[in-house]
Order: sequence, then C-alpha cells, then structure tokens
Amino acid sequence: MSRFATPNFSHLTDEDLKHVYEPAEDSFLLLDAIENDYEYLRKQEPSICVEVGSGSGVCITFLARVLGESAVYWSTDINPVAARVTRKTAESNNVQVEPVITDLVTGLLPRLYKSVDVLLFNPPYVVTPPEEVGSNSIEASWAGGTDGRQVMNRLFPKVKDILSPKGVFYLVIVKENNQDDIEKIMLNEGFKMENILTRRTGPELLSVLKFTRLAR
Ligand SMILES: C[S@@+](CC[C@H](N)C(=O)[O-])C[C@H]1O[C@@H](n2cnc3c(N)ncnc32)[C@H](O)[C@@H]1O
Repeated sequence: MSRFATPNFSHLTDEDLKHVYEPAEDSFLLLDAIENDYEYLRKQEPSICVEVGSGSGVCITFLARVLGESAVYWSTDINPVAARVTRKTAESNNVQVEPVITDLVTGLLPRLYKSVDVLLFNPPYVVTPPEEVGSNSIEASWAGGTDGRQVMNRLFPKVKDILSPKGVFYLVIVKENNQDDIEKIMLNEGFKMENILTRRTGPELLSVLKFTRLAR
C-alpha cells in the first residue's frame, strides 16, 4: 500500500486535457520512485526542488506533499497551459508551486545556479520524426525525436549548472532512449547513474534513472 496519496487531479477539465498531458503510467512511475526514495530525500534536507516539464503538476505537487514546507517548489514547462494547470493542481492539494513558462531550466538560471537539491524530469521520450520536436502545445508532451532523446539531451549539459553539490536528478526514460548512452553522457558531465525503478506498461519498458555528482 502507498504511504503517500496520489495528488488529486480531478479538477482538470476536458478542455485542460486537450492541451496538457494527462497523468499516466510514466507519471505514476516517477511518483513511485519518489516514494521509494523518501528516506534518502528526507535525509538530504532539500530546500529547493524543481520539476522540468510539469504538465498537470501532479509530480511536483506529490514531491511537495512528501517533503513538506521546509523546501520551496518550482516548475517549468514550455507549454503555457501547463503552467496554469500546475498552479491549479498545487492549490487544489494545498501546496505551493511556482510555475515558470520556459524552455527546460533557462528561465531559472542564473537565479537558481547550483542551488537545486531535487530535480525531476519526465520528458517527451517517444521516438518520433525529428521535425515533430519543438512545439509548445500537447505534442511537446511526447515528441522526443531521434532516439526519443532530442529534448532530454539538451537538458543533460545544464544539470551541473542547476544542481546543488548534494543535488539529485530523477529522469524517466523508455528503453529506446538507450540507458547506456545516457549513462556515458552524464558520466562526462560528472554524474553517476543508478536505475532505481523499471516497469513494463503495455509496449513501453519505462525506467527512472537517478543521478548524483561523482565527487561530493
Ligand atoms: C511526458 S509529459 C510529463 C508531464 C508531467 N510531468 C507528468 O509526469 O505527468 C512532458 C512534459 O514536458 C514538457 N516539455 C516538453 N519540452 C519541454 C521543454 N523544452 N521545456 C520545458 N518543458 C517541456 C511538455 O509540455 C510536457 O508537459
């Protein structure tokens, strides 16, 4: 049985869900990974937490409920409707999240330079033709382009600039994204990687990867 309840998102209207990603198996896998890592996260005593690509806001709201008010919570999304809906989800669940409409973490830098203790990203990971990447509407929820990695690849070099020395980064991937390639890229960026949760849902083999700095 789950220790923490999934945030309520019944306030999302059909109109909202035409524009914003509806929480799905990948979102719930990330919630489960956060819950499994609860003791670790509490010990880190995080003070700044960020979700990139918050969509409905269900993941950052869950994190805020789990970790409580000793931290502040920010979210980003390229889709302006997601920012509005994330605020609504946070408010409906009595937590405070500050949504920013921006590409990845651009709008948070330099303000949050090397100060984010927990970073979440459930990215658009589906392998699609490259030209499908780059929208700021609902297609941005899934279109990952080549290897499904075009969007997440752009975040990887920024992780060292945004994460604090004790910071941790959780990333959802699908098998086609190639975990071994991602491990090599992030090793070059100074991070070690651990696969902390894998689950098959229909045709997708989903995993949550956890990154922390090599030298701490
Ligand atoms: C798979 S959905 C995940 C939504 C939510 N985090 C969840 O788990 O249900 C991916 C999200 O990333 C956002 N996104 C895509 N490209 C982005 C970018 N370049 N910068 C910020 N957000 C982006 C999409 O708009 C979408 O909300």
